[in-house]
Amino acid sequence: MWKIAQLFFLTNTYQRLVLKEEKMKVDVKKVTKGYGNLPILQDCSFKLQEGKIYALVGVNGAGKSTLMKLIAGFLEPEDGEILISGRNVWENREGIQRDLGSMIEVPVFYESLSARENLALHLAYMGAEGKIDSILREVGLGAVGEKPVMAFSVGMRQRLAIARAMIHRPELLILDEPLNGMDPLGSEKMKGFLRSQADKGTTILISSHILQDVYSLADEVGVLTRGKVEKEFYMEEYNEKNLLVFEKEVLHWMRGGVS
Ligand SMILES: Nc1ncnc2c1ncn2[C@@H]1O[C@H](COP(=O)(O)OP(=O)(O)OP(=O)(O)O)[C@@H](O)[C@H]1O
Repeated sequence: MWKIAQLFFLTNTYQRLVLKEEKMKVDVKKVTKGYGNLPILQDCSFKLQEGKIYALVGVNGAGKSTLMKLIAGFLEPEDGEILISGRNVWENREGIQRDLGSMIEVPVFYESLSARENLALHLAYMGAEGKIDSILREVGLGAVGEKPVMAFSVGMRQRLAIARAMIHRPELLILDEPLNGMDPLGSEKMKGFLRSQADKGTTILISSHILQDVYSLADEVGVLTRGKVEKEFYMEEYNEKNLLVFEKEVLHWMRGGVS
C-alpha cells in the first residue's frame, strides 16, 4: 500500500514538473549585460510562465528596461542565454521579434497621421495582419482613431503604443511601465484588458514603479537588485495579506534584502 502511495505521489510530482516546463514561455538563464564599463545584469535568471503576468520592479537604473530589451532580442547578452519557447532569442531574433509585441522605449509616432493610420503603417511595415478597429476599441481609443497623434495626451499615446504592440495578437507581450500617464479609471480598464489577454493565453511581462498596480495586476513579481532577480513574489500567496505587507517586503528587497 505504502509503495502504491509513493508511486502515486512521484507520478503526480513528475506530471506537475513536466506541465510547468511545457508552460514555460521565457527562460532567462544566467544573463550578464553591461554598457561599456558599467555592469547592469550579472548572472540574472528568471522564468515567465505561459498565460501569466510577471512584473519586474526595481529602483531607477536597476536594469529593468535592459532586461526587457534583451528578452525582445534588441540587445545581445554578453553571457548566458534567453530562450523563448525553447528558441535562443538572439540567434532567432528576427522571427522572434515578429512573434512578440513590445513597448520598451518612449513610443514614437507619425505625429500628423491619425492613430488608425499609424497602426496601418505599422502592420504594413511588419507584414502582419490585425484588426485596427477592435484593438483601438479595446485600449479605449475607439472614439479618437481618426485624430492626429499630435493631439493626443500622454495617456492616449500610451494606449496607442499598447495597441501597436498588440495589434498582431502576439503570444508574448513586453510592456515597460504600461500604465504610465493613465488616469485611475483608464488604468483600471487597462489592467482588466491585460488580465483578459493573459486569461486567453498571452504571456505578459511588465515593469512598474507603482506597487499598487503590480499588486492588483501581476501573478508573479520579481525584484531586480544588484543585477539579479533577487526575490520573487507569488501573488496567490498575498491574497490573504494586504498591500501594505507586500509593499514593505518589496521595499526591503529593493534595498537589497537588508533593513
Ligand atoms: N544605451 C546605454 N548606454 C549606456 N548606459 C545605458 C544605456 N541604456 C541604459 N543605460 C544605463 O543602464 C542602467 C540601467 O538602465 P535601465 O534603463 O535598464 O534601468 P531601469 O531599471 O529600466 O530604470 P528606470 O526605472 O529608471 O526606467 C542605467 O544606469 C542607465 O543609465
